[in-house]
Amino acid sequence: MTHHALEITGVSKTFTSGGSSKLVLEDATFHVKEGEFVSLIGPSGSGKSTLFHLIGGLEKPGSGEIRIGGRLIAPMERGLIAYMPQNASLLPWLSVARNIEMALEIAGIDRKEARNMARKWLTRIGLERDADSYPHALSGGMQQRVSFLRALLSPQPLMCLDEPFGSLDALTRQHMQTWLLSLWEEDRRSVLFITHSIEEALLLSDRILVLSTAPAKVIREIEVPFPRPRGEQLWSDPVFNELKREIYGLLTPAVQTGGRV
Ligand SMILES: Nc1ncnc2c1ncn2[C@@H]1O[C@H](COP(=O)(O)OP(=O)(O)OP(=O)(O)O)[C@@H](O)[C@H]1O
Repeated sequence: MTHHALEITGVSKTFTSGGSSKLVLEDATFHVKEGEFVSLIGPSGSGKSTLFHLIGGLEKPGSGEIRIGGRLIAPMERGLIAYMPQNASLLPWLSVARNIEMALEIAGIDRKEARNMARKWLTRIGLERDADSYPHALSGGMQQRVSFLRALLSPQPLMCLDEPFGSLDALTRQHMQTWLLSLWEEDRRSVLFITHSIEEALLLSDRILVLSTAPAKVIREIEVPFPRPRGEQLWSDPVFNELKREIYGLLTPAVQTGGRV
C-alpha cells in the first residue's frame, strides 16, 4: 500500500500563557502526496509555523494525528523531516563545507565521500570558492542556498521549508525560486512549503492550501495546472494571473473573517 508523505488529521493546538489561551489550529486536515510540492499560504499569525513545529516534534498537538510516510508519529518525535526554518540555520562554528558534510554524515555517508559530495554540490550551486568560509561571511542569499542544500541532502523523504526566501530582496528571491525549482524538478522530493508570496506558491507548487486566520483552517485547495519544467514564462500566462487574483481575493480581510471586520 502506498502512503502519503504527510497526513494531518484533525490537528488542534491551543497556547496558554498568563491565564489566557489562544486556539491557533482547529481541526487542521490535509495531506502531501509522495513527490508532491504543496504550499501553505495564509495571513500572518494563522499558525503556519506552529504546524511545522508540530510536524517536527518541537511542540505537542492538543489533539489529532500526524502521519509521516504512513506512520503515526508520537508527540514531540523528532528527526523525521528535513526542515529549513525562516532564517538560515547554519552552524556558525563550522565552515560552509562542514555544514554540508554534516548533513551527509547524518544521512550515513562516510566522511571521505561526504567531503567529495559537499565540494561537488557547492560547485553546482556556485559557492565552491566559499567552501572554507564561515557562514557569517556569506550574504543572506548565499546562506539560504547552503541552508536549502542541507535540507535537500538530508535523508528524510519529506522537506518542510518555512518561508525560506522571506528575508531576501526581490531580485535574489526570484533567482532563488528558479534555482530551487530546477533542483527540485530533478528528484521531486515531497515538500511542504510556507510562503506569503502568491507568485512564489504558483511558480513552485503542485497544490496550494489557502489558510484562514487563526484558528487556521484550509479554506481553499488549488491544483496548480502548469506543466513542468516551469520558468519565468509563467508570469505572463493568463491563467497564472487569474489564479493570482483568486488567491489574493481569498486572503483579503473581509473574506477571511466571513464579512466580519
Ligand atoms: N510558544 C508559543 N506560545 C504562545 N503563543 C504562541 C507560541 N507560538 C506561537 N504562538 C502564537 O500562535 C499564533 C500563530 O503563530 P505562528 O508563528 O504559527 O503563525 P504564522 O502563520 O507562522 O505567522 P507568520 O506568517 O507571521 O510567520 C500567533 O498568535 C503566535 O503568537
